[in-house]
Amino acid sequence: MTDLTTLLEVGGPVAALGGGAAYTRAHHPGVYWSTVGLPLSTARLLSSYGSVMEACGLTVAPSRLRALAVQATTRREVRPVPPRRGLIRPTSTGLRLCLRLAPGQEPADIAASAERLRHAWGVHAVYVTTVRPGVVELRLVGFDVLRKVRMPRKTTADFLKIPVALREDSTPFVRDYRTVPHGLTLGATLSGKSMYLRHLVTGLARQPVALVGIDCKRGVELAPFAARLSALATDPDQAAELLPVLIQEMEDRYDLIKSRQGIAPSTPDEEITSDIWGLPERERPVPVVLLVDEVAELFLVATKKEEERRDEMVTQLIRLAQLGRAAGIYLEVCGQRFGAELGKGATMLRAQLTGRVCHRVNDEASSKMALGDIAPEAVSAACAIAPELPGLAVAGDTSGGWSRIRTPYLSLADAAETCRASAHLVPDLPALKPFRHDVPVPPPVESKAPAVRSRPVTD
Ligand SMILES: Nc1ncnc2c1ncn2[C@@H]1O[C@H](COP(=O)(O)OP(=O)(O)OP(=O)(O)O)[C@@H](O)[C@H]1O
Repeated sequence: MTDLTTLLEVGGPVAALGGGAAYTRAHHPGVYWSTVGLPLSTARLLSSYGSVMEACGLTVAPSRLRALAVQATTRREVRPVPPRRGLIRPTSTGLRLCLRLAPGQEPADIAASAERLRHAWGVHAVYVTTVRPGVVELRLVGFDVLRKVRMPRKTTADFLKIPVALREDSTPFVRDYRTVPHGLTLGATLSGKSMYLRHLVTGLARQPVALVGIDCKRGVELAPFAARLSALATDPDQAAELLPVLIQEMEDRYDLIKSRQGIAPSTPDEEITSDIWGLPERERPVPVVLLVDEVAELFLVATKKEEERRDEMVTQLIRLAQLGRAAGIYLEVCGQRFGAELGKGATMLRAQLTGRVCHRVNDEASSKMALGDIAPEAVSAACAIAPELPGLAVAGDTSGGWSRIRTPYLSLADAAETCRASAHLVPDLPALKPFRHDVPVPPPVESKAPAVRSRPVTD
């Protein structure tokens, strides 16, 4: 006899059936096929809502007033009360509905029953998020959206907010530099790090942002985007020249902020709490995003002289990570591993990189480097990523939250073309000119979609 529990196991046959099970609203209004082959319709959810909630232990005893009213008006038995349900809204991947928690319930109670709800309604997954105190949103996803990633149609990039991937609950994963200034992306070879970086570069390329690259793999990953990069270093020697220029740029920006605030130039940088976003728009320097691909190459040394250079570069990176945010300088560091074995300062630099994305890794130690200080469950989730799904990753932040994400496919040719087409947006930063690669670029064409403009910031 078939073991039904095994059939419904997440990541087992269910996940395998997930691809291609998508049903769109146009095909069948309000009906979505789950991966176990049962149609989940609004009507079915409506009719089974009360009994499913009761069976999953999500009901509470009715208030005395309600019990009296029921007894007085009907002869029915007084039933326990489920959380009050809001409107059921269909999405391209399933259904959404809000629940008002019954007195005595907390979001964790609903989240703890998510697996039971998933089976009761026969859907691929149920996600619970808190909307506001007392209200949670249930997101029922009918199939494995990470098998064949399609970003939601309404997803658009905002200034310094780049939707790079899709979360498993079918919401976009947005790399937001204003909220999480520095990020670390780890993954074994062929795990999809470059694809992640490709999406970041193409997203930022259309915005008034300076992109600076350090790619010590001789530039094989970032050189195709050279037309849009303000500076590119392709070996540790060039990186050693580029980093002091960025430090100088950061210090100049601090001086600019100080001069606007009327603070004496001798005030130590660390004591200035404001940032470039407080400057008037016409005086505000453009943000700089420093992309470092294969960070271990910067740390590797063979001779004593190289060791000194390495220590200097690590210190400079740590300074950029510590002070860069206020000056509008953000770090995006990628690598296969990032542990103490890389040398002095490695763990200190890692601690400064708040945003964490961990692709498939070869051992648990590597995923611990990325996610160990975020959540132990995230480490196990990263270790379970299969090689057949490149681009799949676990993304976390230091608030302890994490989710599985996957980038959509984007060819290198398309990404390079986007960079060439937006080459005219390279900001004027004279200090970085010596590091700019000469790439013949076509004249700017009138784009229908205007580039995202920097907006005055009010927060
Ligand atoms: N989201 C994705 N969907 C489909 N294919 C992907 C995805 N991400 C990556 N790939 C494919 O997987 C392969 C490896 O991806 P990628 O080059 O990004 O890995 P990497 O981690 O940068 O590897 P390396 O460190 O060796 O450069 C490529 O052929 C790429 O096209």
